[in-house]
Amino acid sequence: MTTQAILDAIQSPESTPADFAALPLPESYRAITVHKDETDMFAGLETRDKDPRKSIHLDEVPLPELGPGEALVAVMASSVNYNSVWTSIFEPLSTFGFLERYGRTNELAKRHDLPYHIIGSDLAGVVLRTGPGVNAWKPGDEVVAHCLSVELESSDGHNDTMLDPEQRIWGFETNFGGLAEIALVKSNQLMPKPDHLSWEEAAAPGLVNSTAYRQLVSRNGAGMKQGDNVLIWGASGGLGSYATQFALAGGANPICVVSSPQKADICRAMGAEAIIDRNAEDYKFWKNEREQDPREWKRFGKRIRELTGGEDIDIVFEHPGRETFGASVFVTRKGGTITTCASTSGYMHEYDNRYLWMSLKRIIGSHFANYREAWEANRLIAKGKIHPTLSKVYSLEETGQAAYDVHRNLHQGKVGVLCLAPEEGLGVRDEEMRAKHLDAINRFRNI
Ligand SMILES: C/C=C/C(=O)SCCNC(=O)CCNC(=O)[C@H](O)C(C)(C)COP(=O)(O)OP(=O)(O)OC[C@H]1O[C@@H](n2cnc3c(N)ncnc32)[C@H](O)[C@@H]1OP(=O)(O)O
Ligand SMILES: NC(=O)C1=CN([C@@H]2O[C@H](COP(=O)(O)OP(=O)(O)OC[C@H]3O[C@@H](n4cnc5c(N)ncnc54)[C@H](OP(=O)(O)O)[C@@H]3O)[C@@H](O)[C@H]2O)C=CC1
Repeated sequence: MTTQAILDAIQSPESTPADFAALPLPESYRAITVHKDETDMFAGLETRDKDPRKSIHLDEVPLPELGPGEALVAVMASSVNYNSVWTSIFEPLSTFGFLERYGRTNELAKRHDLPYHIIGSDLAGVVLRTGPGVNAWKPGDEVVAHCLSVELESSDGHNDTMLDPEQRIWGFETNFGGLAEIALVKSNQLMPKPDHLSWEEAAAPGLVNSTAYRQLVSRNGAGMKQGDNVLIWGASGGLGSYATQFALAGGANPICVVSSPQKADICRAMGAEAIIDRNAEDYKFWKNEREQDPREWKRFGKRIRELTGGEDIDIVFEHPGRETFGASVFVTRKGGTITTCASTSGYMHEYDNRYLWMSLKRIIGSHFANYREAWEANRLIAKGKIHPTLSKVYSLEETGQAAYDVHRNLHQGKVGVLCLAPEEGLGVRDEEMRAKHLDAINRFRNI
């Protein structure tokens, strides 16, 4: 049995749930992996010189056993997230440590502790099988999956599933991720695939859209409101392209930071007006490796005031980390919020705490999204309120190159990967709705 029969069933309009349930499962499938015996391959190299094309492999792997509450999904398309870049360069640590730790927790989790890690934290596809106890989903359902894996056995996570002590990111801290022909997920990760999108478009928003939603919109994050001035770093990147849309759709005023005129144009096309090209304006927040330059924070703040008519920032949408954090704290208004979910340029941040406490500012840590936030974020995509920001699509074989592009900041918005889908553009079920939003859906394509 091969994955071709699965693809044929997905592409046939006649296929019924019973047909999918009767499909024999293949013993193995193709998946993007990193290898445990290669974790030291980049030792001694600078971060930027670690090349994902060398560590990312396309392997034939055995199908994992399906457990209670789980689903096996035929993956039509996935996307590259920065967490797969981190995995592929083995920074800040090797993800095999996560798999080993998970494997020690219980008998079923042992499946995840393997000498290879199947990566990827997004998917759009079709349910093939569900495990015992799954009633809400059945074979043949067209789905996307969010990447929150939780056990929920502790009360700590019962109000906010991100607070579960056994919280993991699927395809980063667990195995059997989405950059593959078949993926294993907990069934609670599944959500309906938006009908007006192709497989690769539907797979693109998941992780970053949910993260931006919690970080910026949710009351667990910054709780953005109408009229807020929101400073968005990397405003045309993965997270930023959704943060910009949330700010605009929510009646806020995004101040978009980008690094090229082309990226500035993308932000303008989304509807943003206040845009800062950090490259053209040449901000140097660090004088050297150890010392920041508060005059540069001030120059940046002055530029923001020019763009806002003299106002300061209510919310900073932070993720570059060490390079920008001092400036982010400085430019925030009295009582404002810096919300952070990452540290791409370094996780040891430094800022002048006087500007934080004297001006009663708050720093909020945010990570992915809880079950409900992920569902709400996907609902906004399905309703055409927020759109995918897919720029380029690669084949599964080319995933290493796709991850390289993201690592070297050569991409725009999101980069997609076709898994079982033989070509782009398949899987659209609501052409009428698609037609209404076509320009917005294609805004990032081929630039
Ligand atoms: C959705 C997409 C997201 C992204 O893209 S995010 C970006 C990618 N992700 C990352 O870069 C994060 C990668 N992860 C990490 O770097 C690490 O994952 C963490 C730094 C987050 C955590 O490291 P850890 O080793 O898991 O935790 P510890 O706290 O350094 O060590 C655990 C030991 O420390 C003890 N401990 C914890 N808290 C305390 C405390 N408050 N007082 C005393 N001890 C403490 C524990 O018990 C345990 O101990 P014992 O090793 O003996 O089991
Ligand atoms: N905790 C969580 O749940 C999540 C964390 N993340 C993390 O967030 C980070 C960003 O992810 P994502 O948006 O998908 O990545 P992208 O690379 O798609 O976008 C990030 C953008 O940030 C800007 N940027 C990068 N470095 C710097 C810098 N030194 N100074 C200023 N701007 C910079 C760039 O835009 P430009 O060059 O135009 O300025 C870049 O395009 C990653 O570290 C990722 O691991 C991502 C998702 C979820």
